[in-house]
Amino acid sequence: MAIQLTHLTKHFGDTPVLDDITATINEGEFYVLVGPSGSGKSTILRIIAGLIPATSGDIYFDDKKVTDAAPKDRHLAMVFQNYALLPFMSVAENIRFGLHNLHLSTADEDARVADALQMVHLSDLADRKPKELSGGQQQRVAVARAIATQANLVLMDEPLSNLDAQLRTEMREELVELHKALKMTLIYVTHDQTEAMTMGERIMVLNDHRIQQVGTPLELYNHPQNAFVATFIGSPKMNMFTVTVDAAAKTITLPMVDEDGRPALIPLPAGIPSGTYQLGVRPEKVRLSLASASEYDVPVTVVNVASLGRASNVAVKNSDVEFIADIAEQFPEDAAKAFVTFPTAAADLHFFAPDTGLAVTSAAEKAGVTDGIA
Ligand SMILES: Nc1ncnc2c1ncn2[C@@H]1O[C@H](COP(=O)(O)OP(=O)(O)OP(=O)(O)O)[C@@H](O)[C@H]1O
Repeated sequence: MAIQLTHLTKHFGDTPVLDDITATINEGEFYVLVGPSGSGKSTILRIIAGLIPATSGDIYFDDKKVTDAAPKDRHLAMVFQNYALLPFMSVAENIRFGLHNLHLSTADEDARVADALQMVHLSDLADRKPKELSGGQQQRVAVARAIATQANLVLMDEPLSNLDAQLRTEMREELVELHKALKMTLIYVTHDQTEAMTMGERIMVLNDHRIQQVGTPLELYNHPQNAFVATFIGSPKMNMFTVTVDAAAKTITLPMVDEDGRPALIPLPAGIPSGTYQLGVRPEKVRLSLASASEYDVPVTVVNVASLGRASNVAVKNSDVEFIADIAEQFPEDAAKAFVTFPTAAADLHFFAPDTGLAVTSAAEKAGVTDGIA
């Protein structure tokens, strides 16, 4: 089932929560809503489920308008953060309970419960009560209850947030596998960008009541449309610098100084007009060396070395500007000084207008890349 949201708005009293949300979620898609706390993700999910009305705008399931349909007529399943399992019922009874409205024969119910338990690897625990299960197992029961309904649309609201880090990683993989097997339309809410990036086929990034960008994980990562998406997606975060561009001299002036104390310059890709910008550079595109190799290298002091074993996140500083170099090797933990080489490829230099935060695309990017830029 495909889902369409057209110009959805929501106010709670005078407080705006959603502003003009228009989106299409394709049939069978694993679609993630991600954004900081309070950005309206759960509200969108609750409006799709029919649990709360939108202030204005419409919702369509395939071509059918369901804006005013009762929740029970929407034939969808939901998985919540708190699992919402009934404590006095066994695992199997909890799953069966979710089928109540479908008026199936007992034999059909039995088969659905058994299938769902098998899919989430809980067949052996069918007779346990929820409190006799680990957090991860309880989570699986909640997922089993949703998939047993065979709904074409499943909504999940932060379903993994109560699990520890390792279990969360495992359950992410399980949910992705489950979705591949069942191919239902799945709308998944999380505030965790890593979760969004690892699970979503497409991701809607929300902030400030509005859609910031919709795209595949790599579209968002490689072509963020604004400074919010640029810094929200990716870990460690994209470095941001206030820079001035001189298009005639083909230079970018960084808010740093070179070894002689003069403003530090790096080369400018074609197609960026003169002016002031926010320049975004991903930490893994910042190269770090102990000796200067090029006239464009910028001297830095090393503030902190976080050694991850096979890689290092190195915090460095020049003129009160601190930023991160994420390098794919070990870095000497006692190094006090180093040199940074900034990338020169247009694709690695992300310019944003200082007032609107909107991406300013270089000539090279305009020529080579159309995908992902709506
Ligand atoms: N019933 C309500 N009455 C008033 N304000 C509400 C109500 N429900 C939600 N809000 C407000 O709407 C905004 C969006 O809430 P929502 O739960 O959709 O955000 P979210 O992005 O899911 O955040 P979180 O990740 O914290 O769950 C918040 O500022 C919240 O305080």
